[in-house]
Amino acid sequence: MAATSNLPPGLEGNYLETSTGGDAAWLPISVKKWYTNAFIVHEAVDPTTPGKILLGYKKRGFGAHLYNGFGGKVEPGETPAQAAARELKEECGVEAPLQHCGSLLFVSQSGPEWAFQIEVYRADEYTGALIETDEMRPQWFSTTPASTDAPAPADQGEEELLPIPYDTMWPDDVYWIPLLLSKTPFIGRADFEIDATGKYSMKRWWFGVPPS
Ligand SMILES: COc1nc(N)nc2c1ncn2[C@H]1C[C@H](O)[C@@H](COP(=O)(O)OP(=O)(O)OP(=O)(O)O)O1
Repeated sequence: MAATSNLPPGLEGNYLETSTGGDAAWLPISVKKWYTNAFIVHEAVDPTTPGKILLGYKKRGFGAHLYNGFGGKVEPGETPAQAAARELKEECGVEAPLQHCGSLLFVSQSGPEWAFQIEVYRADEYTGALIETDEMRPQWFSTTPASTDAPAPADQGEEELLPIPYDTMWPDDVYWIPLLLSKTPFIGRADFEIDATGKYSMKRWWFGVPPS
């Protein structure tokens, strides 16, 4: 990883670049709005009990028909941590000891006129019963790379989980979800273009981690 002194505008601190791409000029940011995104991750115990991550299939609103963590806008008077806990409970019915693990900045051309500042949280456990709500359908996915030689969970009488569905997630996710899974703090920025069908594609991006 190369040390960088040229963080994208809107990011601050001492970070090492983990991935970058695109050659568009960074878009201007006039207004930022704060959001949250929360994930439950169960680490692998052994080859027969692989790791898994809880995602939600968004049924309506912004990002509909994509899998994502659980989250939404930080309401006036709330901290991002309070908003993350509220949104997790509202969207899938559970409570969890969420830990802050990353900060993301998303800017789009011709989309919302504000930039999304998203505080990302993770927990290893939760309490309560998972429920489908009118906004999200929760679903577990395997965090084990598909190429592993480990026996399939189905062979052990366990539920077989699909791999993380990056093809049906926001295009930035593949750059930072692995950092979330490895409990590596991260920051990042991605700028998007939106086509006539409403599809978002990244025009420039940068993700990084603190020096170890
Ligand atoms: C553009 O890239 C994005 N990537 C990812 N992974 N997540 C994103 C991206 N842009 C937005 N998000 C997240 C941030 C929030 O968790 C949701 C959007 O929140 P939403 O609009 O659903 O907020 P709510 O307060 O729940 O909204 P309503 O209750 O008013 O529907 O997406």
